[in-house]
Amino acid sequence: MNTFGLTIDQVSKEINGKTIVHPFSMNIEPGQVVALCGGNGAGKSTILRMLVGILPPTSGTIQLNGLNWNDNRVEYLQEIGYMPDHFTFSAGLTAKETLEFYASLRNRTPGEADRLLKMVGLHEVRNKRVSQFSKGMQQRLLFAQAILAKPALVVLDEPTNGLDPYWMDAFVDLVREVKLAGQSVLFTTHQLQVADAVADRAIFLMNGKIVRDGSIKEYQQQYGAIGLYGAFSELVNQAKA
Ligand SMILES: Nc1ncnc2c1ncn2[C@@H]1O[C@H](COP(=O)(O)OP(=O)(O)OP(=O)(O)O)[C@@H](O)[C@H]1O
Repeated sequence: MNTFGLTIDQVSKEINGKTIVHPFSMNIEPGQVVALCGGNGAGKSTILRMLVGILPPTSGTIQLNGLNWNDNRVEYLQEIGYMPDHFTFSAGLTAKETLEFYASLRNRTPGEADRLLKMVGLHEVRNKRVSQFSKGMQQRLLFAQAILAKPALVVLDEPTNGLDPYWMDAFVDLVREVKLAGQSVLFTTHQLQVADAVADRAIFLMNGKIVRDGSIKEYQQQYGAIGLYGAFSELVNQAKA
């Protein structure tokens, strides 16, 4: 068996006796970019929170580059960068201080933090307090800390939420750079055009179940120009029928 990449085997999540995520299995190869799509409450964030070690799965196993979620926990988590959907930065710190703090946690140099600030376009405002940042600027800083340590898997929860069109395009370029470095990316999104632009593959989730998993090319071949929108509409209509 190939031990590189992410391997999820029959993972599920129950909370207070309710099944939030039904058992599912999937692999993500090194350098693959995968979008996890679906409506509100489908279970997307819950899946990400299990992968990044915040929530324990109720059943199943997760491995990343041969490292097991349970047995090799410290090493496993070192291979993951995570951008949560909601996060409050320490209000008193500047962007530079914030990223340097994360760099020190990950045994990276302050120079690495500086490079990332340039990459996400925050270098000019690096000495500004993060509490004065707009939502989009905070999103860019969160993205920078997620990719800082060059993890094998970058997990992003609604990364383009709050970004203006310019930064939306910049995000696509940044993810392509991460991909070129051989890192895998898994991100959730409601913005199917972002998935269309940057992902190799899109997975649709409904009521905690994977209802479709395919390459972007497959969706384009089936639905033409409307691509993922076509797939999503069809899945919603099937669920209503
Ligand atoms: N700690 C919890 N306790 C109880 N229910 C929870 C908990 N966390 C999530 N849920 C429920 O699990 C379901 C899936 O939530 P989740 O946040 O994973 O969805 P999502 O697909 O990320 O939604 P959105 O697109 O709105 O962010 C929802 O019905 C939510 O209410």
